[in-house]
Amino acid sequence: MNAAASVEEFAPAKVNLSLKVLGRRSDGYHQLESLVVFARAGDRLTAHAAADLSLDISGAFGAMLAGEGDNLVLRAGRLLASELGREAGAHLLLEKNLPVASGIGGGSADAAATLRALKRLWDADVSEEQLAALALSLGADVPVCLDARPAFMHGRGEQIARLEALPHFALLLVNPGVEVSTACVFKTLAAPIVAELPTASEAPRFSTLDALIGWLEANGNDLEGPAREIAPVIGEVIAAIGATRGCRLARMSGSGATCFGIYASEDEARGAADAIARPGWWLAAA
Ligand SMILES: C[C@@](CO)(OP(=O)(O)O)[C@H](O)COP(=O)(O)OP(=O)(O)OC[C@H]1O[C@@H](n2ccc(N)nc2=O)[C@H](O)[C@@H]1O
Ligand SMILES: Nc1ncnc2c1ncn2[C@@H]1O[C@H](COP(=O)(O)OP(=O)(O)O)[C@@H](O)[C@H]1O
Repeated sequence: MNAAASVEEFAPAKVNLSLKVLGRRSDGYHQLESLVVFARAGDRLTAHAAADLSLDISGAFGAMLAGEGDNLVLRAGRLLASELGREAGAHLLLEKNLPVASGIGGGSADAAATLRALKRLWDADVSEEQLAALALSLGADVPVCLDARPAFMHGRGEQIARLEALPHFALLLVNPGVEVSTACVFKTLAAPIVAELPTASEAPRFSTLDALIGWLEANGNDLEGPAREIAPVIGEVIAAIGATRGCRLARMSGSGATCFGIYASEDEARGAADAIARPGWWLAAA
């Protein structure tokens, strides 16, 4: 295969439908277990062949990253180039459509999309295992974003079991315009250090939406409490989503503050978005 002159990758929002914190590890990270899906809403990353590495950012949330010298996209580019022992030559364009520091892994999705895009642009001989290790060194959420398919995630984020089939459902994502730091939420949780951490449980299977909702009702998001202490508006968002017609479940994703509603159809998710839209809130029915 020949190297391309330019490639494009979609960086979909990651949604933690459930998130169990199994304990704090001695390295400071937490052992997690999470049912992860990807929405049709996302950022877009384009990579053009160039001699040097550069990045331009556009999109509704682009300005929020303008002062960020160490964008995850550039870090991913430099890391892959160093792994390959080559110059990091590419002009990258990031269309930043997802809110920043919002529990839907926008930065992680961008980093993963950059690794995928540059692998193609440079026609790089890099194995899935190498890419996964590079991804993990960029962030706990980056490995699951590499494939961007439904998964049962375990450990720091590196143990990924694919969910082959999920019942059809629609998601409404709502962010109240408040940035929440992932590190602060974990600190507020104050989970005890666990010497013997549990190994991964078997990935669940669901043949109907009712079965999925039933499982989710028994498996919540352990970070919701601490995130609500930091940003009480999260409670308001969950209540607003939960009150919409057809909503089967309303919950926070990741470390927040983005929350989601699950609906049987996209029409219902779009109707819910119209019903709760308000200034300063970002909504995406996907
Ligand atoms: C919480 C999750 C759930 O999917 O999502 P987000 O809320 O970020 O979207 C992720 O684990 C976030 O992944 P990511 O955002 O890549 O985390 P990193 O950059 O590696 O780490 C940020 C900080 O979060 C904490 N952290 C993260 C992952 C983990 N398993 N244990 C942790 O304790 C650590 O304090 C770390 O310093
Ligand atoms: N391309 C990027 N998109 C979003 N955030 C980025 C990016 N590059 C670096 N960051 C930094 O990473 C932090 C976490 O961002 P993000 O991945 O959006 O959080 P979360 O996973 O909680 O949604 C942000 O506060 C920002 O400073």
